[in-house]
Amino acid sequence: MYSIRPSTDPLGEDPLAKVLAPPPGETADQRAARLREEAEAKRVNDEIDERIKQERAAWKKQKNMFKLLLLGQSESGKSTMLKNFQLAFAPKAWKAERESWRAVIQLNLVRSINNILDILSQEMGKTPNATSPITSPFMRPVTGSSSGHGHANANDSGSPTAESPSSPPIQFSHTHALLKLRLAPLRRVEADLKQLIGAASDEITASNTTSALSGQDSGSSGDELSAAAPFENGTGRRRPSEYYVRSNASWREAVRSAYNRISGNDNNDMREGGAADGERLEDATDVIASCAEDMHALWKDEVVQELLKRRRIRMELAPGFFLNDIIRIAARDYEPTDDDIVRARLRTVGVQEYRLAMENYERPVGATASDVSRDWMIYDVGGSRTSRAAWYPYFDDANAILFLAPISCFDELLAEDRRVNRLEDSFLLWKGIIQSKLLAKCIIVLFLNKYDLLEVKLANGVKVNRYLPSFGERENTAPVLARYLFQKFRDQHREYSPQAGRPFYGYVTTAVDTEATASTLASVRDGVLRHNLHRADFV
Ligand SMILES: Nc1nc2c(ncn2[C@@H]2O[C@H](COP(=O)(O)OP(=O)(O)OP(=O)(O)O)[C@@H](O)[C@H]2O)c(=O)[nH]1
Ligand SMILES: [Mg+2]
Repeated sequence: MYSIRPSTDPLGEDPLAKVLAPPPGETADQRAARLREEAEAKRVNDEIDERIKQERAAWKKQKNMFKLLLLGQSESGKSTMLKNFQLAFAPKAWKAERESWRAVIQLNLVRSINNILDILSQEMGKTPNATSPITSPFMRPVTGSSSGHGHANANDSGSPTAESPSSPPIQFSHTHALLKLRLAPLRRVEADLKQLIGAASDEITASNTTSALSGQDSGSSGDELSAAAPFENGTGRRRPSEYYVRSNASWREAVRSAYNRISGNDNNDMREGGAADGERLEDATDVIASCAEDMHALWKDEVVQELLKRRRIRMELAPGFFLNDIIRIAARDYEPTDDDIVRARLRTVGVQEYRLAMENYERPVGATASDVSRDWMIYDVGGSRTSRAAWYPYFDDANAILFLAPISCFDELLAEDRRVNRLEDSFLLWKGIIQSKLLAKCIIVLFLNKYDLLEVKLANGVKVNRYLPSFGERENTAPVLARYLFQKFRDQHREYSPQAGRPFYGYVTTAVDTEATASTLASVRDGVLRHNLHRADFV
C-alpha cells in the first residue's frame, strides 16, 4: 500500500533533497564510512573518465591501422569472434595467452555445478520459496512449451515449470544429500575465482542492472536501459555506465601473475596481492580436482537430469558449458584446448582494444608496403544495454564494423531487461548502427551467429512462428530462418544507410566452429581490405 507523506515532512517538497539527505540517525562512524565510499566512487569515475580520454587520443593517433569494431548485444559472440581472429591470424600471440583462460574455464564449470546445487537444495529443502526462480545466464530455460499458447517468451522466465499433475514427485536419496555436502567447498572456489578475475566474471542480470542504475555515481539513466542504441541521435554519453573492479585487460594480468606465483616464475612480478592470488588459484585447482568424481556423479545423476528437464533447463545451450568434460577439466594438470578457450564465457567490461599483427600475411595484389593491412586494431565491447553508450566515441574513425546477431535467440529475453526479446533488441541495435552518420563510410559486415544452437533448438521442436509471427508458415528449419533473417537485416541496411552503396557483407556463422570461422574470416579480411585499398585510391 502507498502511504501519503504528511505535509509536515520537511523533505516533502523536494525529491532531490530526500535522495541526497544523509540516512536518518546516521552515526559519526557511519557518516565517515559513507563519505569514504562516496570519495572512492568519485575516484573510480574520474579514473574511468581519464582512461576514456586517453583511449580516445590513442584511437585518433592510430591512423595507419585498420580499425575494426566488434558490435552486438551481450552474448552475441563478439569476444568469441575476437578469439577466432587471434587463432586464425596471430596463432603465436594466441598461444601466449592460453594459460590465463584456465581459471575462466574452471569458473564456468564450478558455476554450472553450483547452479545445479541451488536447484537441488530448493527441491530437497522444499522451503517456502521453493518455487522462486533461479535465474542464471548459465542455465538456459527452454522456452518452447508444448501447450503452444501464450505470448512470445511468456515462458522464458527461468522459473521452474510446475510438474504436471500426472508426474510423480521427485524422490531424492541419501546420495543427493551427500553430493550436496561434498560439493559445498565449490561455493568458496567460485567466490575466490570471481575475486581473482574481477568484474567480468559477473554476468549482467535484470536485478544487478537495476541496482547499478540506481547507484549514485553510475553515470546512467534509466533511458539507457530502455534504449537499444543509446547513441542513435549522436547523444552517446562518453562514460561507460558500469564501474568496474578490474577491467578485462587486467584480469589476464592478474591470472597470469597468480600462475607465475604458483610456478615460481615471479621474479619480476611485483603486483600487489599476487601471492594471495596464487594461493587462491592453487587452492581452487586442488578443490576442483578433489570434487571431480562428485561433480561428474551430480551431472550424470538421473534424478538431477529429470529435475532440470521438469524445469525446462538446458544447461548445454548456455554459455560456458563444460559439464560434459568434467573429469578432463577438473584435472590438476589440465591445459585448455583451443576449443575450450573459444567456448569459455567471460563478459567483456567496457571497451577492450586488441592489436592484431597478422602473422604469415600475404599482401593482396596491388597493395604496397605502406597499406593499412597487416596491423589491425580490433575493439571488443561489452554488449549489454547499459554498456552501449561507451561505444560511441569509437565510431567516427572506424574502418569496418563487424556486427554479430545471434539468430538462435528468437525465443529468449535480454538478461538485463526481461521485457525485451533478444532478436528484437538485435534488430533495434542494428538499425541504430547502420543509420549512424558517423559510420556512413564504414564497411559493414554482418554475422548471423550461433547457427549451431539454432539447429539444436529447431530440432527440439521449437516453433519459430510462435515467437516471430511474421515468419508465417515457412518451413521451420535453420537454413530457412537464417535466410529470412538475413533478408530482414539486409533490407534494413538498404533502407536506413545514410549513404547508398556502402559495402555490406553478410555471413551465417558458428563462432565455436573455429575451422569454418577461419575461412569466413579470411574472406572477410580479403573483402574489407580490397574495399579499403579501393577507397584509398580515391582519397
Ligand atoms: N554454441 C555456440 N556458442 C557460441 C557461439 N558464439 C558464441 N558462443 C558462446 O556464447 C558465449 C558468449 O559469447 P561471447 O563471445 O562471450 O559474447 P559477447 O558478445 O562477447 O558478450 P559480452 O562480452 O557480454 O558483450 C560464449 O560462451 C561463447 O562460447 C556459437 O556460434 N555457437
Ligand atoms: Mg565479450
